[in-house]
Formats: sequence, structure tokens, C-alpha cells
Amino acid sequence: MGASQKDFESAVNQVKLLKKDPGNEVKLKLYALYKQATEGPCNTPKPGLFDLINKAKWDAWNALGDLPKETARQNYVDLVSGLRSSSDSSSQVKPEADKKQAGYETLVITSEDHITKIMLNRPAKKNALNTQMYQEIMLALEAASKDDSTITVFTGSGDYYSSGNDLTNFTDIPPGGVEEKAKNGAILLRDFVDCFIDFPKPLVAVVNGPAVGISVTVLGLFDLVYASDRATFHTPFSHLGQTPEGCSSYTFPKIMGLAKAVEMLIFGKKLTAGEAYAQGLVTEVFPDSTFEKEVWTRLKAYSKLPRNAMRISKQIIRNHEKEKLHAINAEESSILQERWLSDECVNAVMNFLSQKAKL
Ligand SMILES: CCCCCCCCCC/C=C\CC(=O)SCCNC(=O)CCNC(=O)[C@H](O)C(C)(C)COP(=O)(O)OP(=O)(O)OC[C@H]1O[C@@H](n2cnc3c(N)ncnc32)[C@H](O)[C@@H]1OP(=O)(O)O
Repeated sequence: MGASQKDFESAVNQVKLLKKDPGNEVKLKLYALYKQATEGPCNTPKPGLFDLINKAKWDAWNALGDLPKETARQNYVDLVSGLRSSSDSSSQVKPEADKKQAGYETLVITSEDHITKIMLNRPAKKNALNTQMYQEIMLALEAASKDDSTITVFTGSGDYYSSGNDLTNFTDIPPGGVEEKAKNGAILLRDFVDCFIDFPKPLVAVVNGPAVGISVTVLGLFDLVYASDRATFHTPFSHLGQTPEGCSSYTFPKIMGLAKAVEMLIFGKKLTAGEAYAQGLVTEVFPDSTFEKEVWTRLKAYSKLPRNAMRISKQIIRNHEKEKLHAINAEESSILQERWLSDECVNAVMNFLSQKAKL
């Protein structure tokens, strides 16, 4: 006799209680069997090219063809029963370490000793910048520019400083299509980088681990960059079919010379912290074991310096270039708007997303 509706419902509930993630392949099977058991053969339209996850789900369901509902129900119950026995023997605990200040979901912001610290806080995603994080950083910079702190510090939570732009930003296509997505992305990028160009107080990066993409390029707009010797600096733009942003097409050649900037920005050479220091992108490198202690001792001392003198000195140093930086930012953003629509970029992003797809 096949599984009853009650057995099936119970299996559906048991899936929610599994202690161990069964992995994408099994989740696809479960999804497909569930849909077949409850709705019958797949007859919904195939999702679009960019909609990777729903497309994978659709493929799995569609592959079941005309499998009868009863058989699908039985197969589902059998699959869940197998998963339960293997899941009971091992449990996976997801770390839940985020203590977030009210108002921000992707950042932890603290103010102490006249220092406003903005911590990127998506450690499970290596602090990749999703659209919410871009927006929250802009708000945080606006608030920090007006608060009573003397310096503002960026750092990352967990083992990464940041893995750069969240590549899932390229999914979730609006009704206006990919062109609208790219246009909005370029506006967001431009506004985001403008906030760094205009930030009036000394801006410090405490680079606690590897940094990728836009988290590296904007370092050219910071006033101090302290790095752990575990940090690396990587701008794999060509690999992603993309081009430099964050004003790096201007700041990097200026900071490190054309030859070294080209190695990073065109050929995607990943620098160690020592190399980044030698090339002038990093102010100082510290051993990882004493990084936090040394850096924060230093910053606390700096934060006691007179606020107005620091702010005015920054203005004198940076103001000549502001107009130019805004123009460069606008140009880089508009070039990227085109790039995001290119086959080179679409294929590279899809490659990453399909390897990492979670269902
Ligand atoms: C058209 C609209 C655009 C809108 C955006 C506007 C503004 C954008 C402007 C900037 C444009 C580009 C600049 C860039 O920053 S380019 C650089 C982009 N970053 C990358 O290419 C890095 C991709 N990630 C990796 O290569 C690897 O994850 C890693 C960082 C080397 C770490 O490898 P790992 O093996 O140690 O860890 P891994 O298992 O891969 O990662 C853990 C989980 O984190 C997720 N994740 C990591 N990085 C990203 C990322 N950049 N985007 C999305 N998700 C990321 C990864 O998927 C894992 O997740 P899960 O555990 O599988 O769920």
C-alpha cells in the first residue's frame, strides 16, 4: 500500500525539522516530488535565464514527467525517512553571533572613544555587499559625518573584510528588465562611491581579512588603511567581465604606479598585505595575532587629536581632487552599466551563482 496523505504531511513537517542541510541535490528532489505529489505534472512556464534557482527547481519538477501523484507521495516519504536517520546522527549548529544596533541589519555600528566604527556584518556571506548594505553604509556615513566622533572606521566581522559586491545583486530582475537593473545598479554605485569621496572626517579601514572588488577599490579614498597580515587585496574585474570602480582607475595608478595598478585592475593579481603595503595601498601591516589590539590602541590615541584640525587637514589634502573624483566615478559607473549587460559579465556571474546555488 502507498503512503497515506497523513504520512505525506508528516514527512513534509519532518523536513522542516532536519538538523542537517541535506544539500542542493536532495532539496531539488524533495521540491520536485512535493510539487508532483500535490499539483501533478509541471505545466508552469519555464523561468528566465537569470532566475537560476527557480529554473533549477522547474527543471527538477519537469523531469518527473507524468509520474503519478501517489508514487511521488510515496517517493517523498521514503526520501524523508532516509534523511531523518542520517540527520539524527549528526547535527550542524549555525553560528548566530550578530548583535546588531537598532536600525541597521547588515552593519554593526558603535561609537566609543570618539570613534564611530562601522562593521560590515554578513560574515556568513564573507561580508558581501548586497543592495541593503550599500544603502545602510551610505546612511551610516551620513550619520558619522555629523556625529561627535573624530574618526570613522570600517572593518569586517568574521574572517573576511569583504568579498565585494554581492553577486546575487544581479538576480531579482525588476519588471523593466535587465536594462533597468543595470541602470539602478549604476546609480547605486555612483551614489555609494560619492559618499566616500565627500566624507569629511578621517576615514580608516581596519582590514581584518581578505578584501575583494569594491571593498578594495574604495580603499584609495580612505585616509588610513591598516591590514592584518592575513588580509589579501583582490580585484578580479576582468574575470567577472567587469571594469574598475570606486575611482580605482584613477587612484590606483596614482598610488602604486601604472604598472602595478594594471596588474591588479586588468589582470586581477591578488596582493598580499605586504605587497599592498609595498605598493602604497596599505598604511601599515600588523601580525594577525596582535592586529586588533595594536590597531585600536593606535586609533584611540589618534581619536584624541583635535577634531577640527583633522577635518580641515583632510579638506586641504583631498579637496583639489574632489571634482575630478566625482567625474571619474560617474564615468566608471556608466561604463559598468554597459558591462553588466555583456555576455562576459552575465556568464561569469551565472557561473558563480550556479556553483553556489542554495535551494
Ligand atoms: C546590475 C545590478 C548591480 C547592483 C550592484 C550595484 C553596485 C555594484 C558595484 C560593484 C561592482 C563590482 C565590484 C566587485 O565587488 S567585483 C567582486 C565581486 N566578488 C567576487 O567575485 C567574490 C565572489 N566570492 C568568492 O569568490 C568566494 O566566495 C570567496 C570570497 C573567495 C570566499 O570563498 P570561500 O570558499 O572561502 O567561501 P564561500 O563558500 O565561497 O563563501 C561563503 C558564502 O558566502 C557567499 N559569498 C561569498 N562572496 C560572495 C559574493 N561576492 N556574492 C554573493 N555571495 C557571496 C558564498 O556564496 C557562500 O554562500 P553559501 O554559504 O553558499 O550560501
